[in-house]
Amino acid sequence: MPCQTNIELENLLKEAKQYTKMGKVADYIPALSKANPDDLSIAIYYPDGKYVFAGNIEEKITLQSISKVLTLALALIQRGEEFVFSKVGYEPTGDPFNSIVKLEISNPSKPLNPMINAGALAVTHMIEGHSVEERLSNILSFIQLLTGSEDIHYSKEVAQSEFETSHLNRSLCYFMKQHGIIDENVEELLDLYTKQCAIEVNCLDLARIGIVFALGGIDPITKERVMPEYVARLCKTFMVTCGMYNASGEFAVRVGIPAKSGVSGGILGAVPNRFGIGISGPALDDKGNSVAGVKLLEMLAEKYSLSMF
Ligand SMILES: NC(=O)CC[C@H](N)C(=O)O
Repeated sequence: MPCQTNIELENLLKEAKQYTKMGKVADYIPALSKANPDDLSIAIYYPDGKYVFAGNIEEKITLQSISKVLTLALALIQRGEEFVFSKVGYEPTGDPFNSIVKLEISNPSKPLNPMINAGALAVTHMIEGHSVEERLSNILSFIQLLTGSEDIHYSKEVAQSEFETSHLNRSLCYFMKQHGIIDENVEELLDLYTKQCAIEVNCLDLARIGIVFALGGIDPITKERVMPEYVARLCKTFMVTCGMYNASGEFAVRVGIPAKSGVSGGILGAVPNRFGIGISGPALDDKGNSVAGVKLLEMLAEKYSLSMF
């Protein structure tokens, strides 16, 4: 088992931290630009409920794109695989997460996968509930279940900041509405999506979610099943093929674990049957992944032979 003590992890973190200088915090969502680019934290959560961490475990970041894998799991539970994949595909795009180009040239005209913005918006559209509030509360309850914490909320400031500036996501929604992928009011869908992306977690929450995926949907504390095994498997597969945007191929070669990143600098990792990993490190590389977070995972992967391939 890797890293049984915080000190072991702190040494790796110290080495990886120098890479924060090579990245920049996201600023296309204005509120995210307030993050500290020098921050870096990590937690590893084991199947027996023990965990180790390094950095500031209290520091919260917003889920951003990490939420895409969680709403995918919830949509699969609520709607089933056949319905979900009638609206989104299974294939990586090789394009940036917010690209519009393949939406037009794909036939049938549906988002290529649920991890790009277009696909995630289509999945959020599927979340059940009679109002934005009820659907958001379903998403929050699911994340509370996965983290084992009631203390999961969203940042109004970050949600508002993204809602006011999401013109590209609006255009993706209108395109999909034209093609019958979604049929709801676009402003309402964006309201829900931006709140979902603004849900706040720390790196321990992420590691706790990671262990549930790593254990195929079993809660490490209660030992109860919190999602069907096939849902956990399907989500982990998308994390491998599309979880790190258009850097997923290189990440699979260098690290080789299912992982999902977000532009807030978070990374959720699941090492099958072994442990969950949560990272927060807001300085991003040019693809939008935490630059020092990826480095830290590369170091861990090499030191403890994490690759599943
Ligand atoms: N890559 C990301 O984390 C993107 C999420 C962000 N909320 C967006 O839609 O642009």
